Amino acid sequence: MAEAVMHLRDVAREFVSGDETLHVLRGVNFTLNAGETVALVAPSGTGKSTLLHVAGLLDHPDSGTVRIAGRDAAKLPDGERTAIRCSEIGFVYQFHHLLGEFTARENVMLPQMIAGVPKAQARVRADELLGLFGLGHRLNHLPGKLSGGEQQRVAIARALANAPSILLADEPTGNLDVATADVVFDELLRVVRGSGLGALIATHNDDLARRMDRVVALRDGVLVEL
Ligand SMILES: Nc1ncnc2c1ncn2[C@@H]1O[C@H](COP(=O)(O)OP(=O)(O)OP(=O)(O)O)[C@@H](O)[C@H]1O
Repeated sequence: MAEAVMHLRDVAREFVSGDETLHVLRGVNFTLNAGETVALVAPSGTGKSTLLHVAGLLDHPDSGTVRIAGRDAAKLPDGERTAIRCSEIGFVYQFHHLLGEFTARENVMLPQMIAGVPKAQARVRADELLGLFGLGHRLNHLPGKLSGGEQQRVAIARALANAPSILLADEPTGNLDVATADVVFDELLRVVRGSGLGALIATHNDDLARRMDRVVALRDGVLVEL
C-alpha cells in the first residue's frame, strides 16, 4: 500500500468580514500518497488557495487536523511548523516569486542553505535540479533576464530543492502562454514522478488536470473525487 505523505481530516477554515462569515472549507478530508499526482479543480474564488495554504502550513485551519510526517502540524508551535514546512513541503505559486537580485542557481540554493545544507552541496543540488529543467545554460542569469517559462522552471526547482515529500502548487503554469504552460507542466510532472513525492496541483485547465493520477474538486467547502 502507498505511504500517505499528507492526511487532512475535517479541515475547516472561515473568514469573518464585518458581520458576514464566509465558510470556505467546511470539513475537507484528503489523503495524498507518496508518488501520486493529484489535480485540484474548482471555480475561481471557491477556496483552492485557502486549502493549499492550510495544507502547506502557511495558514492555520480553524478546526481539523493536517497530518504531515506523522504529526498533526496544525497544532504545533510556529517554529516546529516552519521546520516541517522547510523539510517536507515545496510550494509553487502562479507567479514565480523569485528573488530578483539573486541568480537562478542562488535562488535554488537559498532554501537549502536556510535548512543548513553546506554551500558547496547546495550548489551541486541546484545545478542538478536546474539541469533537469533544461536550464544548465541559465545558472547565472538573474530572474529578470529569463523568460516566463524559465522563471517558472526555476521556481519549481527551488520548491524541490530540499527534497520535500510533498509538492503543493497553485496554478503553477497559470501565468504562461498555452504552449509554454503545456511544456512546463509536462516537465513538472516528469520530475515529480521521477522523485516519488506526492503532488497536489491546483489548475483551472481540464487538459492539464487529466494528465494527473487523480482529480479532486472543491465543492461547497468539501473535496469530492472526480
Ligand atoms: N484572508 C482572507 N480574509 C477574508 N476572506 C478571504 C481571505 N482569503 C480568502 N478569502 C476569501 O475566501 C474565498 C476563497 O478564496 P481563495 O483565494 O482560496 O479562492 P481560489 O479558489 O483560490 O480562487 P482563485 O482560483 O481565483 O485564485 C474568496 O471568496 C476570498 O475572497
